[in-house]
Amino acid sequence: MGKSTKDKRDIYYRLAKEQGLRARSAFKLLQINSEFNILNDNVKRVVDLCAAPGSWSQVLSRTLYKTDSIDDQVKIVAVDLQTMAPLPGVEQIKGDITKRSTIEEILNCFKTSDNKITKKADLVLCDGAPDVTGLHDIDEFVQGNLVLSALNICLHVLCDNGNFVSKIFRTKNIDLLYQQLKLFFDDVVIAKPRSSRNSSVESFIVCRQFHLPENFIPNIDEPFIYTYEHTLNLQEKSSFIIPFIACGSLDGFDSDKTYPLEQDSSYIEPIQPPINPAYEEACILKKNKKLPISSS
Ligand SMILES: C[S@@+](CC[C@H](N)C(=O)[O-])C[C@H]1O[C@@H](n2cnc3c(N)ncnc32)[C@H](O)[C@@H]1O
Repeated sequence: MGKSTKDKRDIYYRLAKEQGLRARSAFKLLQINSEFNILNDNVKRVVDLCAAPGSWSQVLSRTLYKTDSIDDQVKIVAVDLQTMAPLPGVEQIKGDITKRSTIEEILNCFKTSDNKITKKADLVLCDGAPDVTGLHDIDEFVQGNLVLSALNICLHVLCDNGNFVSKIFRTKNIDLLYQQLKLFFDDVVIAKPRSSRNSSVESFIVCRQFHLPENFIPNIDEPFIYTYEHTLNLQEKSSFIIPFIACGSLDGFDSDKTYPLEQDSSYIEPIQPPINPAYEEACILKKNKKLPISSS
């Protein structure tokens, strides 16, 4: 496979490199923003969960810092299991968002010297995806857990009326998640950006106007223990239909299509190759013809 094959096959991959973005995912956030204006001028403090290699953080940094100088009002906290190359104005945490220790580290970024969170985040993003195994039930389960962990983080760090956007896999058991989200957000919509392939179960849930229900005290260790009242509330809200919105200009590029390379186009190296990816050892073994071949 030639170096430019992926550029031809995946227009958003090529555009990302042309625009100095670390991943094609950046366009998903940009297209969601063009529909929902989630990165409006009032948004100053954002948590970007599952952020590596960092294209969403790049979009945040380019949008929130209005000038080249660092603005004290702006806070961007990026979290991922994997090491992420530094980005100006972005605080980074390397950790697993499903672990208490990582959640505490995130909260610490928002605490003042007297250990209180006085200014919470305006927006929490989560583009979390597990290393897909191909066993759909397991992949869906793990991805669903990432969304629930992100919601748990929202319960502690998101300000009243704040917004939350998360990748979801839209599969048969997704209704329960919608009901849980409806407990905390007035407005919940599913968005499918044009840069997300039609063939993929991936969509994004855009949750706006966050409120902690009355008498609900969030608990890091047991985030979804509801009182009887909350359970009733959940059942009442189960009749809601969650709207589905395709976003990004319909005249824009179709992520399922192959576009020819322009004649004079030259190959651009990826902006930020992965740092110590889990598959690195396998690549070295394969290069040296030492990778065991499965008999199945
Ligand atoms: C699709 S990528 C995110 C791309 C990113 N939004 C960007 O624009 O560059 C999914 C990320 O989820 C991260 N991830 C998966 N499980 C995680 C977990 N339990 N905690 C933190 N990050 C996780 C992966 O390491 C991977 O970097």
